[in-house]
Amino acid sequence: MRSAYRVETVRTAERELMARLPDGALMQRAAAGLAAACADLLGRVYGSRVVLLVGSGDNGGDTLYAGARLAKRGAGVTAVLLNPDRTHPGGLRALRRAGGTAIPPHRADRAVHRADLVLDGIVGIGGKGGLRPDAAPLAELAAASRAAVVAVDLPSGIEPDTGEVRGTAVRADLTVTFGTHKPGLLIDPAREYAGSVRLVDIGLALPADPDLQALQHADVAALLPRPAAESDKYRRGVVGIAAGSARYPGAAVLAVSGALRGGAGAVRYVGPAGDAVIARFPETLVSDRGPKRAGRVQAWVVGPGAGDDAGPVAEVLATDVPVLLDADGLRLADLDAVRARSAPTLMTPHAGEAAALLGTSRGEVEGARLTAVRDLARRYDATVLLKGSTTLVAGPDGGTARVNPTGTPWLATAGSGDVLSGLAGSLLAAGLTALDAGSVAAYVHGLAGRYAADGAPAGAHDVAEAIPAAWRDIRD
Ligand SMILES: NC(=O)C1=CN([C@@H]2O[C@H](COP(=O)(O)OP(=O)(O)OC[C@H]3O[C@@H](n4cnc5c(N)ncnc54)[C@H](OP(=O)(O)O)[C@@H]3O)[C@@H](O)[C@H]2O)[C@@H](O)CC1
Ligand SMILES: [K+]
Repeated sequence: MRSAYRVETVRTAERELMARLPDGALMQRAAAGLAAACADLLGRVYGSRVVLLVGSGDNGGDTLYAGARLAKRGAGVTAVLLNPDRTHPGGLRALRRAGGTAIPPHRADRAVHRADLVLDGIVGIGGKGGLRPDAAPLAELAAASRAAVVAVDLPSGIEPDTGEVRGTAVRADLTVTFGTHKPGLLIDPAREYAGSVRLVDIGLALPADPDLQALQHADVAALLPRPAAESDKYRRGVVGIAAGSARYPGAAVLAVSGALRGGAGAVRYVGPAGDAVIARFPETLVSDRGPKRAGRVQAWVVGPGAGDDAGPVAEVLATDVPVLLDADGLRLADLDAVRARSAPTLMTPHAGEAAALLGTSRGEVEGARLTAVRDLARRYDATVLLKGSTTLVAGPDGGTARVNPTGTPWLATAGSGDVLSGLAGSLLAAGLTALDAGSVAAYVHGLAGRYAADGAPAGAHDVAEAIPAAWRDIRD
């Protein structure tokens, strides 16, 4: 499990730890980890040219102490001081003592241009908003140079708590972050600015529940349903799929294809695309008599390719089993009917659908995904899985949200969402909570997308067919 905590929580943990340690000890831990990561990146420290971009906070302090360590190992280190009068005094002294030099921003051009490595210590968790006008040109200089860029704690200019980028920010190849991941390092658009992320343990004691977590292979393996010796189809879970229309029969086929590979014991299909479903998947139990009279299920998926028929959506929402609401179903669902449900509801919008539900624009949702997914979850009193370049899942209680680490741009293909909804519905039927079903489905689906594509375009049905291979990979 990879965990991320918001700034306020990090600050509290830092205060508690600092009270028990000698002055400056934490900063030394951070600087030592940072210098080690830089040395790994450089390969050979001796003779390398390193430029430090130094703001006036402790983020600049970390950077100066790390620069001093590199200078002691023979690097030529130059610090660009954004605000010479307010530079961390101890850090600057240490750098000078180790043979490093300091210059003002107007002389940064040449140094950055010739550097092998640039450290971004402009601002860390103390920053708000995009970079200020005096700092922004330094980010641009770093981006234009051939040097590797290492962000200290986080790329300056991103919002640590949300992953928003509200102006100019530093683009890093590597981010060395201290104590814990920050949510912004795991969520686009900021995630893209961070490059790869290396965590340096500085001994912070953090609360049990993070703000955001990313499941890893072992976590997902522990959550995947596993049939017991005397399982029958009902014990494994039956998932009902109310999807497809005369116009969009393919959505039904794809949702069923995901559901069949998601661990439920049987898949019941209800809707007008029964013939297409049976032709492809003869093991499906098909009915055209509406969800209410379809027989027993442990979870419903409603909405993919449903067109404009609100009837099945209302019927499904009135049941007392978990419901996954996707695509057209999101538009057709009545807000009060969703809020009134006693069993869990999992909504799976993409950014455009989320924007329509929130009455905002797609760009707003994509720029502030965590805020959007949490807003939707609260508004509908439901668990929400927001699809996209960073898929997020959040519950209605505002607790720990999940971010999916396996996503791939190859999944941006027609019908891929239908496969995901079937897969997640199947996991709901197998008994996973809405948060687990959503995040496990996103994880497996992302991995299946990678397998299916393997460097070349693939269709949504290929993604469904790759689910068993992804599942085995996680299990093994
Ligand atoms: N605490 C600890 O135990 C440990 C903390 N550690 C380190 O401390 C860091 C936090 O340090 P911090 O609190 O000093 O804040 P920091 O991120 O340096 O920023 C403040 C400065 O930025 C400026 N500024 C603000 N916004 C800006 C913008 N948009 N664009 C440009 N500038 C902007 C702001 O200016 P001002 O408003 O004062 O004029 C102020 O000068 C943390 O990220 C980690 O690296 C590690 O050593 C481990 C132990
Ligand atoms: K930084």
